[in-house]
Amino acid sequence: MGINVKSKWKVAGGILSQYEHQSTSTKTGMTFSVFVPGDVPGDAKIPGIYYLSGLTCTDENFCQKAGAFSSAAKHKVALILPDTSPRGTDIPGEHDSYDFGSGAGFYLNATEDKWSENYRMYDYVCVELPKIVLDNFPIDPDRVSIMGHSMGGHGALTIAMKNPTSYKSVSAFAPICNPSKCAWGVKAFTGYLGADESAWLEYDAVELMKSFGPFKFEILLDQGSSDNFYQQKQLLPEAFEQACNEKGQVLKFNMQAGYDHSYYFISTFVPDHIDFHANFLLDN
Ligand SMILES: N[C@@H](CCC(=O)N[C@@H](CSC=O)C(=O)NCC(=O)O)C(=O)O
Repeated sequence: MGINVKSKWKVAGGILSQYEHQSTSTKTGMTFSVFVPGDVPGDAKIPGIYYLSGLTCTDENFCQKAGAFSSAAKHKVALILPDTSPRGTDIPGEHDSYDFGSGAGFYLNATEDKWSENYRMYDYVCVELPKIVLDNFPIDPDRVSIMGHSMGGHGALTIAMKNPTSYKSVSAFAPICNPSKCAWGVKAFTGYLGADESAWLEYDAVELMKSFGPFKFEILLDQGSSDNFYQQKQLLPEAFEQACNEKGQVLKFNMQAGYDHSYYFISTFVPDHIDFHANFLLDN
């Protein structure tokens, strides 16, 4: 199925475009954005980094607030920005809270009846969208990395660990690391996957690391020490650090003093994350 351009902007010498299309995974219309740096020669293929956003976001939060395009342009790396849930549906309860339903797809395939028809963000992000991206943009399928923030950090970590040959490197800003053990995750997993906690494990970064680690790719994780969600124990990065240590996984975990959960934190460290990915995506 085709994609239609909604908007197009020149930024950092490249082009940021927003597209809408009909998704076969979610059976709804979906929107995503792609940044392609300038000066890409003729038929050259460039690396791409997926960025998965957090609760309440669309593809636009990162585009407008992260200030990432100059770093991506510097390395000639494309950025792919999916939305965070199906849109245009009106399932009872779908729009009632910020942490479940619309804007809160948790990058999983729901199995509970009410949600399973449309809430298939795992398939959307790691199967459907990559095909669309490769068909429409000059991106090298063998040089792809993934990063994300909060719920999107959970998405980036779990999707990479469930598809360990698909991504060259993984990074996360303040990810939800152990969703089976925090209020956000318990609410989402109960709603989308049901009460049987054994079904939750395949979408829990700590559990995936314990079961399948270590992975060949390196992981970068930044966490702000003044992040209210970290202090409320929604994120639990220490549990992920411990699982990585036990398994011998290469992880660079930075506790960043005084930073919160916002895009001010992301915009401060996004150049470091893009430099990190560029290390694995480019011949240096
Ligand atoms: N109560 C807040 C919570 C929403 C929020 O903080 N969302 C974060 C991600 S949190 C984890 O996934 C976010 O990225 N917000 C968008 C932004 O541009 O800052 C609320 O309802 O706003």
